[in-house]
Amino acid sequence: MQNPIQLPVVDLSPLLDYVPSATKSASRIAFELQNACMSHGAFYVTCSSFSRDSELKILDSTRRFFNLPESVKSNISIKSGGFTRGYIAMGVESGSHRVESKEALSYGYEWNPSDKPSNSLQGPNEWDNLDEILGPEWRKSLNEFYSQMVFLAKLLVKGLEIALHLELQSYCTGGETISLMRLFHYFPYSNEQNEVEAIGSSPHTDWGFLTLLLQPDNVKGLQIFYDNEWRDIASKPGHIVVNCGDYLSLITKGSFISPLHRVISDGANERYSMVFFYYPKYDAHIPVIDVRDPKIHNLSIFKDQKYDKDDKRNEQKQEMSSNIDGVCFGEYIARKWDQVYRG
Ligand SMILES: O=C(O)CCC(=O)C(=O)O
Ligand SMILES: [Fe+2]
Repeated sequence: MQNPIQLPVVDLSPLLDYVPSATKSASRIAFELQNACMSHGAFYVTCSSFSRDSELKILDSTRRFFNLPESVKSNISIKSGGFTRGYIAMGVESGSHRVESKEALSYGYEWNPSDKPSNSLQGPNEWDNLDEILGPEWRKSLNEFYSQMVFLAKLLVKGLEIALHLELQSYCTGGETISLMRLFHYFPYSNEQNEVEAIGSSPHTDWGFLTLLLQPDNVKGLQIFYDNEWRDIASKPGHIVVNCGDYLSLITKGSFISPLHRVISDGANERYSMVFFYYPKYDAHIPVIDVRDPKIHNLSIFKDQKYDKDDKRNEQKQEMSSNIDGVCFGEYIARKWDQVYRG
C-alpha cells in the first residue's frame, strides 16, 4: 500500500440518543467531527446502527447487479447527464480527459411514480424488470441501504450542528430526495500501452454536503491528496469513509476541507465501492465567496471537469463561477452532470 493515511475515527453512536441538554459524550463526538473536518476533511465513522453485515449485504447486491449481461444492464442506461439515475457503462462518464475504468449504477430516493416531481433532480429510479431478474429482495436491499446512509448523514449533520452552534438542517431538509447513491465496479488497468490515460476516478472534490463511502472488499484504490502527496485510504471493515463536500466547505468559508481524492487501480484486482452523495436541498443557495480564495479555488464545483489539464480550463472555470450568482444548488448541479457525461 502507498503509505496509508491515518484518518480520524469517530463513533457516532452517542449521537443516537442525543437530547438538547447535550450529553457529554455527544458533545465530545461533535468536537471530534469538527476537528476531522478541519484537519483532513475526511474520516472514518462507525455507528451501532450500521454493522459489517449491512456492508456485506450491499456488496453482495452490488456484485449481483454488475454480474448481469451488458444487454440487461444497458436497458436502464442513464438518458442524460442531468437526471442521473440508471446504469453507466464503461467510458460513459469521466471527470477529466482520461478514461475512467469503471461501470456504475446510480439510484436515489424511491420516488412514488404517482407523485409529481417538483424539480429536475427528483423522479423515479430506473429499475425496469430487475425485480424479476434479481428478485424483489434485491431492490429492497438497495433501498434499505439508501435509507441507512440518509440516516447516518443526518446524524452527522446533527453532530456538526452541536459542534458549530449553527443551524444546518435548513440547508439539508429535503436533500435526501435529490441525493444519489452510486454503486461502482472498477476494472483493473495498466497505462503502459494506453493511448488515452486510464484511471478509476479522476482527481476531484465532491460537490455536495457530505459523502459516505464503503469499500467493503478490501481492495485498495481510493486516495486522498494530503500534504502534497497521494495517500491511500485503507478499507476498514465496518467503517464508513466520510468526506466533506464542496457545499459544506463553502458554507463554512473553507474551514471544513473538501478533500481532493481519486481512485486508481492496483493493476490486478477489480474493486467495488458504494458511494452516497448527500446533497443539500435543491433550492439551497450557493454562497459566493471570492473565487480567487485559495481555500475554495480548487473545488470541483467551480471547475469544468471536461478540461482539467489544458489551458481551456481557466476560461471554463471562469465561466462556471461567474454563472453562480442567484443559481440554486440543484439547478447548478444538474448542469454540472453534463460535464462528466460522455454518452
Ligand atoms: O469509488 C470510490 O471509492 C470513490 C469514488 C468517488 O470519489 C466519486 O465517485 O466521487
Ligand atoms: Fe468523490
